[in-house]
Amino acid sequence: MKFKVACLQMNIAFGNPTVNYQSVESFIHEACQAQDPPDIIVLPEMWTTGYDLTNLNHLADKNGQLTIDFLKKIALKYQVHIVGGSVATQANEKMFNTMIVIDKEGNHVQNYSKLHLFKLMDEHLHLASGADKGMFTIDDETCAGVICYDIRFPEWIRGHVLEGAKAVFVVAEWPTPRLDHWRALLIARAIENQCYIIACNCVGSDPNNEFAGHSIIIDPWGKVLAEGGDEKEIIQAEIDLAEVDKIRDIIPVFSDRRPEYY
Ligand SMILES: O=C(O)CCC(=O)C(=O)O
Repeated sequence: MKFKVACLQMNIAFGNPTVNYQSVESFIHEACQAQDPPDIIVLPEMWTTGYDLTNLNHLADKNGQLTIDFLKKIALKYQVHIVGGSVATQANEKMFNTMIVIDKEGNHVQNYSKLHLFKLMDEHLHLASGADKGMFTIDDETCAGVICYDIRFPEWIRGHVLEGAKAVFVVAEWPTPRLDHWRALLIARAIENQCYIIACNCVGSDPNNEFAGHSIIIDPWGKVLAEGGDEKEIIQAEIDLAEVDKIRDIIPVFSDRRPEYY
């Protein structure tokens, strides 16, 4: 199956969900008014608040409900699937960094709370780690979602691919000083797993970080299909999941695995 995917590389207003909901609504409107509108829209990590971690007590979205309702309305209006980045959520007195996926019929498909918390940005001091995999289906195709630092754990993403994911969606607030890691890790994840990688980062800065942009869509051969710069923009490409099987026939990495030795 083919999908047109679009990453909305936004500049997140630090600690200001109201502004961010408005920006996302108008950004999605812009993407969907284009001549060639996307089938799937991807947002970045923590897009309602940014890394305003010390204020999560009043900023986090209770059970993600505000964001779920907001994205459902937009998905239905534009008939578009939304891999809704991630947002700070609160559940049972704990805070999480949670990806929300909504399909184009407005169904809430999946939540995934970030498993690997990033100590360099103090996530472990404010957030709890998730405990589930971010597997979901879009139009019956198996996909996976991971969040930012997760891409440094190849065994995590390999697990998703072994469970059938042909497209891995990555949402991030990846800082500029490690832009070269971002690109190298994502291209490696695509090549080693022979899958599509659709990675949405943000731009701009907060009091502690500058964010790298360079959202990127990579095919299962490791070829970059689209890549952003360091400004607010929409990047878009068509992915054809049949390509995954073709590449796996040429270099049969999955049937050549020797898991009994790993
Ligand atoms: O791994 C990195 O260098 C960046 C990770 C990160 O920014 C995050 O997980 O939020």
